Amino acid sequence: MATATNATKPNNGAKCNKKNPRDNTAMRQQRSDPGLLRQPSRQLSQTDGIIHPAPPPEPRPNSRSARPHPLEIKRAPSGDSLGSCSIPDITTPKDQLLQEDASPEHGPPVLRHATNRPLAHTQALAAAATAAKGRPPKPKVRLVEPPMPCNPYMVRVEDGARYSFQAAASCFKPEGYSRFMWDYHQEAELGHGNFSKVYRAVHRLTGVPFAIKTNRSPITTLQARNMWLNEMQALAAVQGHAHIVRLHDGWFESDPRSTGERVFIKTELCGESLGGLVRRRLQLSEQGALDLLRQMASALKRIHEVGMVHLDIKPDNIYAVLGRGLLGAGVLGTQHRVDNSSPTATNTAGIHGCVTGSGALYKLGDFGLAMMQGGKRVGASEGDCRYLAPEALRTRGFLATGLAERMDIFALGATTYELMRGAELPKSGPEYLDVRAGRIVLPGVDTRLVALLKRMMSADPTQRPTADQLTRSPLLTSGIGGGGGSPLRRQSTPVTMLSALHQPTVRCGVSVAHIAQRVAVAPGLAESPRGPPFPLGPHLLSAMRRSVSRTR
Ligand SMILES: Nc1ncnc2c1ncn2[C@@H]1O[C@H](COP(=O)(O)OP(=O)(O)OP(=O)(O)O)[C@@H](O)[C@H]1O
Repeated sequence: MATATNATKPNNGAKCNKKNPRDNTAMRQQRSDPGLLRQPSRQLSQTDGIIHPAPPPEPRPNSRSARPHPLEIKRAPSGDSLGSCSIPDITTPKDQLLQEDASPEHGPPVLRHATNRPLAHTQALAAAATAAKGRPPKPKVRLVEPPMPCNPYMVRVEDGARYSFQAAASCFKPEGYSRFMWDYHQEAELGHGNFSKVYRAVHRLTGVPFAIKTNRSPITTLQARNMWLNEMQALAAVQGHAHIVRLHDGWFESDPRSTGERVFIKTELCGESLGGLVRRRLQLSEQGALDLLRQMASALKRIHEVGMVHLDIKPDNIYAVLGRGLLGAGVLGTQHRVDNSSPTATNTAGIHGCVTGSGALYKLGDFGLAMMQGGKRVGASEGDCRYLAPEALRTRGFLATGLAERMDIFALGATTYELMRGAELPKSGPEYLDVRAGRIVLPGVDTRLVALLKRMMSADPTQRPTADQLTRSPLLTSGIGGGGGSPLRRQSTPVTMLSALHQPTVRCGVSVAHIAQRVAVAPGLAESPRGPPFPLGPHLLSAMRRSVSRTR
């Protein structure tokens, strides 16, 4: 980690802060006036508002009297370079306040350095050392290349020959301090949903990347706050599972742009969500589907065992971690094969996961809709209609039926079906009903796998297997002969044709009641008798024939 390259970069400790222009003013001043860097007390009093006695003025190098003879000029050691970066004595705002200890027992306030020594003492030591050796002592700081980008709330100060970082003045204002901004550097947006955005954020001190989810609009009501709390606590309740996203932290902080709050949920950084597969028109192979089913069934078993239901199983909420623990791996097409001889493998992130078959590792996330079985939903959202079980269309009280967990099984079946066919599931219309009646088409796919998916998507929730039964299903435990192979395959023609026929007509996020209404106005579709060899039904078949004749 330690390199000398960074030590030569000019003014590295005062990088531009895009988020907080107030702090940039001081940094710009530093850059435009090198004299300020040599007179830290002046710079500090402008930025952090803390009073420090000014050190005795140094002779300006360009003044005639102070200019040394050219032959006497020596290059300063890299450790003393003003541009060097160091791991400083980090001073939090609280520590900073402690520095001005003005309690009556302790007498008048004593100005202290960040190391908690009185400033006068530190200066006396520095002066004594200078007098003894004729040059300032070397700062006792580790010079390393910082893995973190510059913290916008920290300003670098010099005290004699020592460098340290102190909290900027903005931290002392309640609305100016953000724990997220203090600790993390926000990078690319990983994705967003209806209520949130997820960012890749790097922990400034350690350089470890995380996925941090935050709200899109300020939290102003107790109900909204409880929804977020619910998400954090639901995820916390099922931690320690190899196929559930790891939760690291969660907190609220005041939103400087409003009177509301912001929430942050810090989780492990995974690869791309499986939703991206469908959008890129890639299909999951049989092996990939079996891996997905095996791992998600295991995750659901854990969730259901603690008495919870997820209620938002869909490709967008399943993240792929390919190969052995690739933090932030995002390239589905360039996957490394994992040793199939070992049923479990440890990735570099220390996660013990079942890595079999194609070697892909999947993780379930987004517990925003999770709830206790039989409980009441905190928010009003219904989830994604494409993966919604038919009983949810029939009655609003479906969550209290005691079979709520079978909705997760239906959603997992629908998710796998969508990923295998490589085209988005419809949000309404005849095919929407077909899927809910267990009529699914996967040409060329092993009939046992299709049968399992049909059972999982059975219209009668009691006919669907439980998560526990799924994990013990012979197909998942022993697989389809051969094993191994890529989790992906190229899209085949029939699926492309079907997807072209059934373009979604209703935007996602539409309420269940609305879908139920749409279903009701399509007379006879649900009841029309269908059977082999036309599993899609006569109306779809004629539409397909029309489409084919148009293309000829
Ligand atoms: N831990 C993670 N690692 C990598 N990417 C993630 C992670 N968590 C979320 N994402 C990305 O962010 C996107 C949105 O996240 P998430 O589904 O949690 O948000 P949401 O607001 O709850 O979405 P929705 O409203 O659709 O339910 C995901 O589809 C995924 O692409």
